[in-house]
Amino acid sequence: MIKNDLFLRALKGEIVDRPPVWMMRQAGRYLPDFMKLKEKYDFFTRCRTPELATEITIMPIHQVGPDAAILFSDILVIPQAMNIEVEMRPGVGPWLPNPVRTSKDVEQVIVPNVHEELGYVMDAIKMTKQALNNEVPLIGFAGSPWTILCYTVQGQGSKNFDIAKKFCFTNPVAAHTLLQKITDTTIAYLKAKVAAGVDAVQIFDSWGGMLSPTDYQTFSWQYMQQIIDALKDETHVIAFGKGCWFALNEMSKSGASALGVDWTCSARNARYLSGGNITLQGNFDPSRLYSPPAEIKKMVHQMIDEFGKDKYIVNLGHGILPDIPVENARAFVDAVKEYSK
Ligand SMILES: Cc1c2[nH]c(c1CCC(=O)O)Cc1[nH]c(c(CCC(=O)O)c1C)Cc1[nH]c(c(CCC(=O)O)c1C)Cc1[nH]c(c(C)c1CCC(=O)O)C2
Repeated sequence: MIKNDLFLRALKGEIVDRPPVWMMRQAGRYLPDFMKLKEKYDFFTRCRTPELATEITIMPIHQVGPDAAILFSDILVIPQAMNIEVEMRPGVGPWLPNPVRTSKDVEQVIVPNVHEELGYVMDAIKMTKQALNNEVPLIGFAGSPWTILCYTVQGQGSKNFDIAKKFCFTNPVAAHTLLQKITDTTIAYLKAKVAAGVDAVQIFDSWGGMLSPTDYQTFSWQYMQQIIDALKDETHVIAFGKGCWFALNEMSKSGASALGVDWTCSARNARYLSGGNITLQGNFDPSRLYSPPAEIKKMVHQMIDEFGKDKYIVNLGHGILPDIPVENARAFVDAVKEYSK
């Protein structure tokens, strides 16, 4: 049904002529047309208005040409729906005026009816699916419970999420209660997204790498596994843990269709750790898109040679940076389309 189904075929592990490509944060700030909309509407207005979310989601499809679209939204709509105030401050990023810091705060956090609180996301998915006209698949996403906890407790972005870690290690009972509430909300949310029409979902564990391998199991992975268990029979799940190469082996047995890898892990090591059989996604250093287009293309071809063209989805190792020239993003995508072996 979907005309370009390369991405879905790679998720199924099928043999392909070339791997599919998309970029994390591809619907964003490096696109001049996105910046024009940003001047007119604040961040959560863009998320909550299906027409705007649709327009932004489709922008990179027409202007850069990846093989999959990812819905324009944010992982922080989940804490918002759970009764935690979240602002997006220009120049600061996420800002939570009342972070969750005590057992009592955790009690106040609700597990919402996602259809009521996040219906605007489902509307955006339906509208985007129509606008995409089955050209490419649409990816839905959520943050991992641990990554969401990081923001809800820290109250803003951080280099080390020290306050979030302190909360977990001094009040583990409250931390686990919060993580379970986030997990329950996320499962209902992703199921609603699948029902609304997304073709796959990605779980972003952007701050998993802040934890030791042992704490990763306790505070992050067991909750991601719950989400994968709940979703894997309905859709393809991609698990992306930034800095979580140490967990690739366990992740490979989780029922996820693919695993995201960042640029600090070599293709060879990622294949070895994940057992050599599961689809991998990544892992171009986002800063490498500053290189001239010819060099980007050479490096992309080398990366595909290293991962192998099958069971592989070309992507960056994390989100695209705001000041990357559009033509460099295009060179990245074109390099994959020009690949032949
Ligand atoms: C940690 C995280 C967040 N949001 C997200 C993550 C996980 C991925 C990652 O680690 O990058 C996920 C996200 N955020 C956004 C998307 C849209 C889809 C896409 O193009 O990938 C996705 C998938 C839009 C956005 N989310 C945000 C913007 C930029 C702000 C704006 O446009 O006003 C966009 C396009 C804001 C945001 N949202 C968040 C931060 C830290 C910030 C501010 C810093 C920044 O600007 O990157 C939280």
